[in-house]
Amino acid sequence: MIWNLGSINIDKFYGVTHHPAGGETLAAHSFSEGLGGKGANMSVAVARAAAPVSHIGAIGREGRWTRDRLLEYGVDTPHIHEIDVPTGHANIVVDAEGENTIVLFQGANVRLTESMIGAALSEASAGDILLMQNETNGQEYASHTAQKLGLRVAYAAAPFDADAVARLVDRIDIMVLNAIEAAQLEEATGAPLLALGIRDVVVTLGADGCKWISDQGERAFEAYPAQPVDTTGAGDTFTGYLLAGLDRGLGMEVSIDLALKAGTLMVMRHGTADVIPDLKEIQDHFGL
Ligand SMILES: Nc1ncnc2c1ncn2[C@@H]1O[C@H](COP(=O)(O)OP(=O)(O)OP(=O)(O)O)[C@@H](O)[C@H]1O
Repeated sequence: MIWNLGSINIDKFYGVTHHPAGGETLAAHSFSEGLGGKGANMSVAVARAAAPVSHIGAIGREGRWTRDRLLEYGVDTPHIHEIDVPTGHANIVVDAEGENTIVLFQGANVRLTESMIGAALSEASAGDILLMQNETNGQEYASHTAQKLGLRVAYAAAPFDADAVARLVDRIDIMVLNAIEAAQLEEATGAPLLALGIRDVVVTLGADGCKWISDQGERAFEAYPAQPVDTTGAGDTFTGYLLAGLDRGLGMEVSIDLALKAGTLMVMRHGTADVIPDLKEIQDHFGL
């Protein structure tokens, strides 16, 4: 079982001809909204990869539909709390060139309490995985509790925050980060990733695949060929698939291979949580 302490956002997309200047009021020519947030994306990816996942998070009342959507996708939702704070949301303004600006309100995502997290993890079993990113509060308490209970602790260090990593690093068993985050981390610590003492570190490298760093050394995995149309959510999909594989006992190599395949399909699609491929789509695409 994967316990995902993660953000749930409402992504609101506004299409505009140009970005408004200071003081300008501009009518958008299109609007759409969807489920987003790294946490929600990863929960959906885990469920699509056929592993059990329970999301630990918080939303406001107007965001009830996000919990319903996660449930529809096969995510367990009893630990998604409805509180008196607006659901996290991102106002994403996209101009005619596809350039975007984003205003993010973290809202309920950063109002988790220790009792919410503790109640969820009290249902976990040794060997389960706690997954965390950097878009909620509560990572220190969660990782500490999880470690005491014998869970494996997985951390996607995004959005990157050197202080957060420094506080958590002793309790992380599996870390997933992209190339930029890996460089930021090495710069912040002044040491190579291997020196952090984390058992398994996986760095995603976009079109170049990924590398896995462990006490066995460093191993490179090539990406599968793709014609990318939208890379949003590829990293979250990769991480969800990787951890689902590990939770299902598939081992690191097989899990990485599945994650690469899922990432490949994801970059060929527009959208995020709502279009994360399931195992059957992966089997069909790769002729498995
Ligand atoms: N151009 C590409 N061709 C094939 N696969 C890709 C491509 N870009 C990304 N991927 C797949 O997606 C995975 C994650 O991509 P990347 O390293 O860009 O993560 P990220 O920066 O976290 O992504 P995101 O844009 O979602 O934040 C890669 O490891 C790979 O499997």
